[in-house]
Amino acid sequence: MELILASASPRRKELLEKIGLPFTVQPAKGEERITQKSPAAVVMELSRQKAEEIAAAQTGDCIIIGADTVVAKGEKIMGKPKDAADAKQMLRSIADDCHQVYTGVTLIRTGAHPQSVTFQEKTDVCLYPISDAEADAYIASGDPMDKAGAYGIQGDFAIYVKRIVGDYYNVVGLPIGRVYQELKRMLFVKK
Ligand SMILES: Cc1cn([C@H]2C[C@H](O)[C@@H](COP(=O)(O)OP(=O)(O)OP(=O)(O)O)O2)c(=O)[nH]c1=O
Repeated sequence: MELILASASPRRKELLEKIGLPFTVQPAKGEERITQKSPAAVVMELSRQKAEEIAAAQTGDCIIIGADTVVAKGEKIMGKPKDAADAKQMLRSIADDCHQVYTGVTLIRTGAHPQSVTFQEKTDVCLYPISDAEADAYIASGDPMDKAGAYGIQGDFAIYVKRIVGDYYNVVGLPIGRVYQELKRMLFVKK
């Protein structure tokens, strides 16, 4: 049984390593096609697209893991910032308030016992105020550019975090506890 992480995210790789099973990394390259409206449905849809792209190329018995993370504030869904101005806008909209981080995950088993599961986890994150100068300095560090919502809770942005409710690892990009539970179910319950 081969385990494959369909992600280019170094954070997801690091988190999956915590399970202690060997796995390979095959990032999905396809266009993200969003048809859903709610952030929970969007991250599940995108995680499924990533896992399906890699699953389609497998012949044997594998489990493929795809994931997607967005930041949501009210109706607004934030992915990775397009540029520094976009990052500034995102930081301005989430500072001094609470928002949600959603990660969707899809596990697909290929081969003789095909099955799949898709789920999502939500984490509430509340932030302290962030001044213009603080936002500019953080953006200049480059840290926000490859992260949903233009911040990484695991990096220097930590100084702005007031409170979180939910799985911390879900914010970093992979709710690894839930992934482990679902993976065990898939490995030991044959359908
Ligand atoms: C909010 C937040 C996001 N992130 C990251 C997790 C994800 O890697 C990224 C959101 O982008 P995604 O599109 O979910 O993932 P990705 O492009 O990095 O990787 P792939 O599609 O190949 O799986 O933001 C953090 O690292 N810390 C945080 O606090």
